[in-house]
Amino acid sequence: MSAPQDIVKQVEKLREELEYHNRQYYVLDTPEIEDNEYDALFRQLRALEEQYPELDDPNSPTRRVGGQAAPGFEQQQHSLPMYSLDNVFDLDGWSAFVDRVHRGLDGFGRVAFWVDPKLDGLACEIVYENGQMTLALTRGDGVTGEVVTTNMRTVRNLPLQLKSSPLPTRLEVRGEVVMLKRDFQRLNEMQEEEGNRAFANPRNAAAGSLRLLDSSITAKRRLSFIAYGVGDVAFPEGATPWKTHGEMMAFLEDAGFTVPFQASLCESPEDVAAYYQRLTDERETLPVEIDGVVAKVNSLEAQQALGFTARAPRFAMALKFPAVEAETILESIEIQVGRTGVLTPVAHLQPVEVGGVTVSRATLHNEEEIQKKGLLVGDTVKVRRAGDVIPEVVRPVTEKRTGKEEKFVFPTSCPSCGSSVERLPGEVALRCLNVSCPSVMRRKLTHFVSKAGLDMTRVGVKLVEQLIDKGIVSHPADLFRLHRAELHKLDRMGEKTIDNTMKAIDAARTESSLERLIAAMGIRHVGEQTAKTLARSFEDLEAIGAATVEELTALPDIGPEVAGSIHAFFRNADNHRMIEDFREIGLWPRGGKGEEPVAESAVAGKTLLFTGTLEGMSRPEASKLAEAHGARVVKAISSKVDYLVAGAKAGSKLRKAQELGVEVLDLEQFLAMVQAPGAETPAENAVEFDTVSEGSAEPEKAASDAQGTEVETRSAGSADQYSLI
Ligand SMILES: NC(=O)c1ccc[n+]([C@@H]2O[C@H](COP(=O)([O-])OP(=O)(O)OC[C@H]3O[C@@H](n4cnc5c(N)ncnc54)[C@H](O)[C@@H]3O)[C@@H](O)[C@H]2O)c1
Ligand SMILES: [Zn+2]
Repeated sequence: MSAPQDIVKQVEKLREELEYHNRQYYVLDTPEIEDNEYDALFRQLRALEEQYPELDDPNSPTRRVGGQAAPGFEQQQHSLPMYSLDNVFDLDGWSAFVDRVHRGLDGFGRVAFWVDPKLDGLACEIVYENGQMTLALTRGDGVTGEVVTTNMRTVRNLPLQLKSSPLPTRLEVRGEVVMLKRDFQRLNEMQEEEGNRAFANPRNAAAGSLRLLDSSITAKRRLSFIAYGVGDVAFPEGATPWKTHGEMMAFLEDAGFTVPFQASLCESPEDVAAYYQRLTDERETLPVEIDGVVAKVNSLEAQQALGFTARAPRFAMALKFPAVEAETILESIEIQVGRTGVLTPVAHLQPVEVGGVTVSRATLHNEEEIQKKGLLVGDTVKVRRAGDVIPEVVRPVTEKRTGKEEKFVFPTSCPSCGSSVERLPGEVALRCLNVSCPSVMRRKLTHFVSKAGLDMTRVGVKLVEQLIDKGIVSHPADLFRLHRAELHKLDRMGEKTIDNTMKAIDAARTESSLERLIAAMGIRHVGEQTAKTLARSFEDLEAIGAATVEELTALPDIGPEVAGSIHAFFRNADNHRMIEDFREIGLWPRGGKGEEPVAESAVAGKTLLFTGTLEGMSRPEASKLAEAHGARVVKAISSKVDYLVAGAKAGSKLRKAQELGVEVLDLEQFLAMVQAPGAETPAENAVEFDTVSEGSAEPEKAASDAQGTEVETRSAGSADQYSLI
């Protein structure tokens, strides 16, 4: 008997829909529906396929691993396929899985499970040959992935070289590339400021950032790699292979990988259920977004006995969390004008509690987003904080419309100054391009004095706002020309406060570093790290302004896009005037050689020369890596060279170096130096995870500050702490 026609149609439609969303999600990194909506469609299709086996199709989305390669990347096959995971949404589903496992493992005795959080990022495989990282591939469609080796090398917690014993001759480490919640928040704020599309969630931000063609931008995005398994492995002779998943994870941890925090060995299915409940409560407090927990049969022999379906292992199951959502009313939409003139719509919501936090505002990113979601002012809306620090308006509840809702008309002129707004080519945002727009100036100035800028805490954002409102100050340089009499005009300014303010302003003028001044100017794409690089490489602002795009691109951590933005900034007449003002008032810090190089690794501040054929890495790649860690790379040998890194078939340079007494390193030694422990991570960026092995210590509840920018979990009892950047 064949399936009824309407069922055939429904199955076709579901497959088409799922294919469409797969492409949006995996290839374009811009999903249009929520994961739980996608999961519901997926389950619907699977149920129909089970009911009507005659409709089975090996190409059905239920039978395949999701993704496809994005254009622009070289592709390569995995030596062993990378699978997805089957998932359940409640403990009944979990029990059904446990029964299947027991049936499949008849005679194996008691089954223990290795359980860890389900990290929401994208799967990646890193290949090591004799301990050297040689290749990184995304999961792709499970068979073929995108080659992302250069970009993965910029991920700071990924070991480029392994020092494990035994050292496998080949090792494929599998794990998740993730972005910490707070890095995601920062990135989206920047995307908005720059008129670009905001990412829907940390997973999409991680996927979009890893698959960029300019690796210097990937480097800025602060991705992390968390290892959860191994693909192919070849042990040296005499080594004993692992017997359990837990042993394998211990090996990865010893070899220098960050492994899932709070992994635990559960002796029974009930222990897994308790672990799932516990993480359901704690997920909001974790620094990375997780969307469930993953339980794997611990014995590797049992894993092998159970095997795989076309899409997923039979020995593992993802227990997904329910979505944390709430309903409220979208009362109004306000337009904010940012530092770069970008107009951002902000939703004002009737206050509602979502996952323990009261939410009353949420960014709607841009006009396109409002249209895409079909939001009307007055709508009942679903609001979510799916682990994100930032609340999000998910969609309108159209069933609850009364007819009184109104379409939001995006302004065609700036709400602050009335100038007409424009959309620059290639951007989604509308901008006010008026350089003296009060809103823009206000945001520029507050950024200038803030922590991200000159850090003039003694002056303070509040005071600056008053000065702007009273028309006393409108450009950064005006601050340094203030008179006492002008400060008298402000509220609550006694002689003593005025003294202190004047002193603080003068201190900022004479003591600010070039690095801070560059960061304060708010150049597109220039954050703290690039400001540091520029300050280290140039003598002063004038020298940076004189640099060509080529000279800028040659610097570590600066790619073509960033270089173009710096170059354009210094050629803008208003910016030029601002810089001349800085010189005139004596805010003219010096950079270049005079500045302390930041010790990031053992090669920071050293001069290096590469020669010969380096195994698994091209010479330009090695140079970029050295520069990214603060070294200077030269092309000719002289006694000024600190280290010569010599590969195979090194010739005259090696001889000359030996004559001159220059220290010679092989690639392995060089990589070890690059990764030498030291000040890799600026303390403020460190997030510590604790690993609770064997389900021992209970982690303390995380503390998060009012803005939710800093989220830390810490546990007093655990010895092993990871610094994840
Ligand atoms: N919103 C959309 O339009 C849309 C479209 C497609 C897919 N999706 C979402 O993606 C899911 C399917 O994606 P998927 O196939 O990538 O699978 P998945 O994310 O459901 O699970 C498999 C993946 O989990 C990862 N993982 C994370 N932590 C792990 C751990 N500790 N151990 C082992 N693996 C771990 C691995 O990368 C593995 O590939 C859907 O269920 C849906 O939620 C959403
Ligand atoms: Zn304006």
